Amino acid sequence: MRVVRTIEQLREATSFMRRTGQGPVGLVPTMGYLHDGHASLLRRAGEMCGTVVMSIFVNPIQFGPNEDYEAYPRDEQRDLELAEREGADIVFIPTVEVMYPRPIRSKITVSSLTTRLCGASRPGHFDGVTTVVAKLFNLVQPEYAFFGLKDAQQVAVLRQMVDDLNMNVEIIPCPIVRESDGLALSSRNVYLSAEERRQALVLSRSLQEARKAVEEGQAATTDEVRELLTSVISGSPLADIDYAEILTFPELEPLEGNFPLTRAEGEIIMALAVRFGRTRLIDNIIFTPKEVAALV
Ligand SMILES: Nc1ncnc2c1ncn2[C@@H]1O[C@H](COP(=O)(O)OP(=O)(O)OP(=O)(O)O)[C@@H](O)[C@H]1O
Ligand SMILES: CC(C)(CO)[C@@H](O)C(=O)[O-]
Ligand code: BAL
Repeated sequence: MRVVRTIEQLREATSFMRRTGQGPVGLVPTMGYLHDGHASLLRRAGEMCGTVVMSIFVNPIQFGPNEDYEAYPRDEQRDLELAEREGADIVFIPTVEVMYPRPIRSKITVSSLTTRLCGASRPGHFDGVTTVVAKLFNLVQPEYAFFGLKDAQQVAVLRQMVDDLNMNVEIIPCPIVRESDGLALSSRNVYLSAEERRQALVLSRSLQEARKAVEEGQAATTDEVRELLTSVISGSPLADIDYAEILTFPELEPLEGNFPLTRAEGEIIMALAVRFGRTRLIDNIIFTPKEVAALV
């Protein structure tokens, strides 16, 4: 595994792999503090690609002024051990000065898909994500890029960017990896106190209950599902709901409150963002109510 820290080294390392017939090239962008969710992306990339490039960069331009950029957990040594174990060939670890040697004046904005969910709670966040991912795509020119569905809105936004701008890369969405009790793995889980960690289970539990209620016909509409999600989450006194939304996926369009979910065309997403103290966690479930309803 090669660790590269400059633009020139990254370009040289990836073009060497390509020249020597070790394609296709897969890119796994991350912000580090790696866990098994990141490992699952590396493994998927390894199955599909001759060369796997992982980037580790806490991207300042996707954080708002009152967010956790400074506090975001970092552990390069541990990250490198995991990356090597999980088959990364090239790890790119730039500094902020390498990625943004001067104030950036060009940004990519994906409209509409970024107005709800995390786009509404974190103004400017997705411009920061699309811009840094576009830079990484330009540098690595991967055939495939791997992203987790824990950040489902990010997947939808990046697919739109790639389609709109004819970027020559295929986005591969990867399933959410969870702890055995259901909590979605996240670098930010490390911020949680023992009691917050216990109560954070309410995210996955409320989503499971909501899905079951739809499957069993106890909650038929968006309003009923939202009510169920909020009432289950409110059972945890430390939980402070940022959003609990039911939207079409990947369009991220709202369904009328009284619209029967089983009549939705295609997939829907139930998406949550919940704060525990200063820690903001997200989770979601994507499914096709029609198909589920047909099974019961
Ligand atoms: N539990 C998970 N399962 C699958 N993919 C994941 C999981 N957690 C993160 N990823 C994916 O890993 C990539 C890098 O994410 P990132 O480095 O921000 O990790 P994170 O754990 O999501 O951190 P955060 O604390 O910011 O939520 C993204 O594509 C993200 O969707
Ligand atoms: C895609 C990404 C690495 C861009 O900074 C980040 O948003 C993340 O970790 O999901
Ligand atoms: N996984 C998304 C990165 C962020 O929260 O900024």
